[in-house]
Amino acid sequence: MDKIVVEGGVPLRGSVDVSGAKNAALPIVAAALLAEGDHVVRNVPDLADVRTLGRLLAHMGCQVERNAGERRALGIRVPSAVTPEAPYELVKTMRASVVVLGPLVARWGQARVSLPGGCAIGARPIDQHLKGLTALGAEIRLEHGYVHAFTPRGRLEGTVFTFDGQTVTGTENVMMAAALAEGETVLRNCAREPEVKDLADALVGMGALIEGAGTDEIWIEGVESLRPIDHTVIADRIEAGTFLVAGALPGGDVVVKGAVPAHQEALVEKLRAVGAEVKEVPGGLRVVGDGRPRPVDVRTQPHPGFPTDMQAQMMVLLCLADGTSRITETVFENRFMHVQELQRLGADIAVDGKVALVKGVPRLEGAPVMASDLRASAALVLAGLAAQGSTEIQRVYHLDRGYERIEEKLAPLGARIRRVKA
Ligand SMILES: CC(=O)N[C@H]1[C@@H](OP(=O)(O)OP(=O)(O)OC[C@H]2O[C@@H](n3ccc(=O)[nH]c3=O)[C@H](O)[C@@H]2O)O[C@H](CO)[C@@H](O)[C@@H]1O
Ligand SMILES: C=C(OP(=O)(O)O)C(=O)O
Repeated sequence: MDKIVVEGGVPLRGSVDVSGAKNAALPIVAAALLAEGDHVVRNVPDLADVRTLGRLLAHMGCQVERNAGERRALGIRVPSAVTPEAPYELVKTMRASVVVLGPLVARWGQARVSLPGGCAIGARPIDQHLKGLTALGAEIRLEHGYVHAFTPRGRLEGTVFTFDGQTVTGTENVMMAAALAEGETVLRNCAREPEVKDLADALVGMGALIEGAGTDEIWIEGVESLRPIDHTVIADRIEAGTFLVAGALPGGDVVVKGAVPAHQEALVEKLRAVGAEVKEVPGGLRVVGDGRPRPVDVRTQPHPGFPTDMQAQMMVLLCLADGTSRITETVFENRFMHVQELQRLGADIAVDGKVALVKGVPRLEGAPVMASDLRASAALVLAGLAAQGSTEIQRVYHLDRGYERIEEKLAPLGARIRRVKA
């Protein structure tokens, strides 16, 4: 297994490009299953998760081609009949595979999709996906670890459905299914993440009639058929946010090219509160780290609140603060796996349920550490950059799920970082 080795203590300076958003690319690529023909999704990041979804579509009978016509374009040819099945072997490595469920049942009338199961950050149920699809008229059975869904009437039917809690992929699954249902659907208490909006934009490009995506109420008038996608994925706000935190470390000065200010408001507010200077510059955001960060309290929330996917990275900054910060994780029940590893670098953090009390220390020291999940891995890279001495991060396959060649992006900023191939 590859490892990443960081020799820390060098402030980062320069500019870095943001890739396409993993969490937008995945549902948009899955949306190809809604229409037969040749699709092209542009600005797709080259990530392990995208490759997994490509394998899943290939398993169903689609042809998937990377760099189709241009760099970072994914070509998907959906044939006139697919095998509407997502096997456990593929779904277990990527929970987001569940986004094929809505398109499969809506377009092909049936689906057999492995239950995704939990992961390091929490239980991650899909009850809301299933409830929403049931409200659209799908019949759903759970058998032998698989969701079996089908449309007894041949087509789903529009409905009014309120999610019990906001779910990003749940909103995406039900919205995709409703796009091909008969009649009007109103979805309430929807997730408002920019990735939901980007998916809706891609669907509208396919001929879907959707309004309100990006707010908590989405209106969909179902259409009989959709045409293939031609869509460019938005920039990854979590990758961008990770680089913004890197620039906010003491002595940093980084331009994050492609960062969308409107997607970063909650993070930027906290970065300013710790004392970093954040400015809009043409095409992105520039962050200048001051001396030692000031402590701040952070509470994760669905968008537009502070993203849970940035909690681990923000914690690294607060580990170095001049005082004590309180981080409350409200979205996932077990998203403090990085704490134990940050403690190995000398961080002073106490966890009590949903709350981590982070007592800032003047410096971190390099150590061997182990990545437990995607954003925990990114946090360990940031901590390694800030620490004095060498940090060796194991299990970087977690990192490769969501960051495109992170070491190659950080090295030009002055980071002494390298990948050691297994
Ligand atoms: C591929 C993708 O886009 N992943 C993102 C997506 O994950 P994902 O879509 O899986 O996360 P959700 O928004 O669904 O989860 C939010 C909360 O709702 C709960 N829940 C969710 C669905 C359900 O049917 N029942 C239920 O109880 C979850 O356990 C969690 O506590 O949003 C998360 C929250 O911003 C991010 O951390 C992930 O990076
Ligand atoms: C938790 C994440 O991804 P996923 O939902 O694919 O596990 C993430 O992107 O931080």
